[in-house]
Amino acid sequence: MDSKLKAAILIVSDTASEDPASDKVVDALRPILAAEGKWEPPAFKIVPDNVLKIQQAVCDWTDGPNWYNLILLSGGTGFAVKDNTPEAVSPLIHRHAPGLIHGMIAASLKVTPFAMMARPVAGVRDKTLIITLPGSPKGATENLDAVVKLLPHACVQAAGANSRSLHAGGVKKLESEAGVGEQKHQHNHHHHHHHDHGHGHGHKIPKAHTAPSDRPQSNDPSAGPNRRYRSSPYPMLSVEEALQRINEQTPDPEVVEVPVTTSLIGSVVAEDIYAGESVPAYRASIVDGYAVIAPDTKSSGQSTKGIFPVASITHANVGGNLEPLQPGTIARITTGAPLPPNANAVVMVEDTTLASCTPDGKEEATIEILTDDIEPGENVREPGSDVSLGSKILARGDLITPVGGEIGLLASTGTKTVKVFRKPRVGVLSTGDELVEHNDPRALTGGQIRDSNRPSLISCLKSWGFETIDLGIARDTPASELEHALRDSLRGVGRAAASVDVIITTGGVSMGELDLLKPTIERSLGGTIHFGRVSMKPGKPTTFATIPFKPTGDNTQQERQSKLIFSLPGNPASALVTLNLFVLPSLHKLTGLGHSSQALASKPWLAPQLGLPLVAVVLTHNFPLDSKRTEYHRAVVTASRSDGRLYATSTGVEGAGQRSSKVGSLAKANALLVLRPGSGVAGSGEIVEALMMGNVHGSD
Ligand SMILES: Nc1nc2c(c(=O)[nH]1)N[C@H]1C(S)=C(S)[C@@H](COP(=O)(O)OP(=O)(O)OC[C@H]3O[C@@H](n4cnc5c(N)ncnc54)[C@H](O)[C@@H]3O)O[C@H]1N2
Ligand code: MOO
Ligand SMILES: [Mg+2]
Repeated sequence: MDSKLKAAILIVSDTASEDPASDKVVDALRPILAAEGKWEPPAFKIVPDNVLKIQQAVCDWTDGPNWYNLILLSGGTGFAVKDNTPEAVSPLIHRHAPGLIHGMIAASLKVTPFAMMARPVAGVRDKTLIITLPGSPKGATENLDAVVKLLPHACVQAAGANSRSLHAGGVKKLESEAGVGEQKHQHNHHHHHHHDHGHGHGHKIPKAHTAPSDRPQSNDPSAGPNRRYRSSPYPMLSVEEALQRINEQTPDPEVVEVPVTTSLIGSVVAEDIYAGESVPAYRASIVDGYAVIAPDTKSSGQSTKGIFPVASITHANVGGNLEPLQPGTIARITTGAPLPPNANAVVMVEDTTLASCTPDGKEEATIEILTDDIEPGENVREPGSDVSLGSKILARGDLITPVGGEIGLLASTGTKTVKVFRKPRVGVLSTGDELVEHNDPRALTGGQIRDSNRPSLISCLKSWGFETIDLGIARDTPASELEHALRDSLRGVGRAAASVDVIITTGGVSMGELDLLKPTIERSLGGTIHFGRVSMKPGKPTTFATIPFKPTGDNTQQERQSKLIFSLPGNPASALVTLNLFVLPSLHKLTGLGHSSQALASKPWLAPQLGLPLVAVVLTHNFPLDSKRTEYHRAVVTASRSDGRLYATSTGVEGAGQRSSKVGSLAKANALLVLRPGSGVAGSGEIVEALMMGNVHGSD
């Protein structure tokens, strides 16, 4: 082996985290690794007995660009209440290695029956082998001794062939590394979790009779009931703050060069496009009639009236060189056909009469022109007069609309390929044990629900012109199904037909014990939750995160990417409303829209090109207001023929009305009224803002 392997030691101990000098394990383990001659001097770190801190430290060593081949944790593996290391590490492991555990316990059993009381965990996360060791220097040494010979081989295997892994160069010391690159991640992590009792963020967390480090809360099912959150740890953002975070995390669009076809519809032009051909390419007639040599009537005083022989007939599809028109003759011509040389104007057939026929009677011989005011250039399109060669036909930022004007310009100028922004591909995943395919022929039993979110979200995304990937349903149990479904969709394997740029999930984002999206994103996938609650109705638990993603395949050098994940609430109306409100602006930005918005340069997330168009509407009746949250009230907006105004009527205020479980509240809606929180009602005749989801209806 040319270069050495990288190992890191994580000491899990409340005591050592307060007094690093009290740790004896690092010094005990170092010589064991050194004796093998295959390891770089190990990095090390000390954390308290705190699940999230343990996980954070491990992920910093596994998920970042400077990942380690081996992580040895010491401490927190016993039966004491605060011993949580196995619970912290288990969910991070992708592939377990029980053999190593047997090996370690067997070795320790030869020394003490208390070895049975150890709860070690071993396995591989990504390319890193992780092993937990006992907290005592003696126990840790015995355990490491038992397996140390196997570790280099195991680590090389775990890292995969052709891996860059084994190079020592460029790897900084851990202490300096922690602040670099991952800083933002760490900050957000702390900010949203409040597990870090050293940082007072002022959010309300439940009062407990235990020290904060003893209650690392989590809805991770393995954490058990006394760890469950009883109030959301995620700060409640305003809709605008949420939109801002989405905008910040949504990357700039990528440029691709594609052939000119109708699949360009909905794409945004990435580079100014210039005409490669002029339109028309030749001098063309605008009407059906006769090409003439019109005298300059104003200067010459000559009339164009008179009888003229018909010298030739020119149709739109003539090929080859046309005979020049001789003075005193005219040429029959059709709309769009090229004028013969010398001709400078066309007289409409309606301004002529037939004077004589050819002897065989089959064609016109002479024609009388009835009008005397034909100007040179009349009814003629000069070459390039519609589009001149080299002129700009479309600009960066222009949307290729389905109306066809832009496609027409590209087609008429013979443009073969264009640079546009790549449209994102969107995966849609439903989550929940209760879900049944909507077309499952069996009758529902127990608490089963038909999956309506997936078809309704996919249909909405398709109507916006995005390519969608149906990711199916992920069950809540086992929890790993969700993690696997998300990993598959990033990689484009398994249930995902192709890798997706944006993942949309529904369900599992609120406070229930099977609401697993947030813990799965943060703990299993190393993602960062940018928000987990929004002050809105419906859609309060809407969650937005980014997940780091290493493209697989031969090219392991490829840059790490980060994918967007929108975890929408499971309630059907909430899911559709938040798709419209939050996902669309992000997809628009990825598509390349909103970049040229001048007006809102300081607040790019409010650019009018991003998301649904916002208009003002008049209420036709009273709308009850929510006292705290902004309501996105589903309504029908109609354009009045008499006063030119838009009027809004609710899809239902009585009974289940706007309840977030009621997908029917969107059934006829073409708008979401933005009802700011308040007391009482927004009254009939008041003007409010509305986000238009569909076309405005006409009225009687
Ligand atoms: N204690 C609290 N409970 C709830 C809160 C809260 O703040 N504290 N928030 C409520 C709000 S608001 C919403 S919205 C929902 C969000 O629920 P989840 O995102 O966790 O979704 P689930 O629990 O998985 O399901 C909720 C509901 O939706 C149905 N569902 C789920 N997926 C689908 C689908 N694909 N098609 C049709 N219907 C679906 C599911 O069966 C449930 O009935 O939480 C409130 N609770
Ligand atoms: O905020 Mo939830 O989406 O109303 O039911
Ligand atoms: Mg729930």
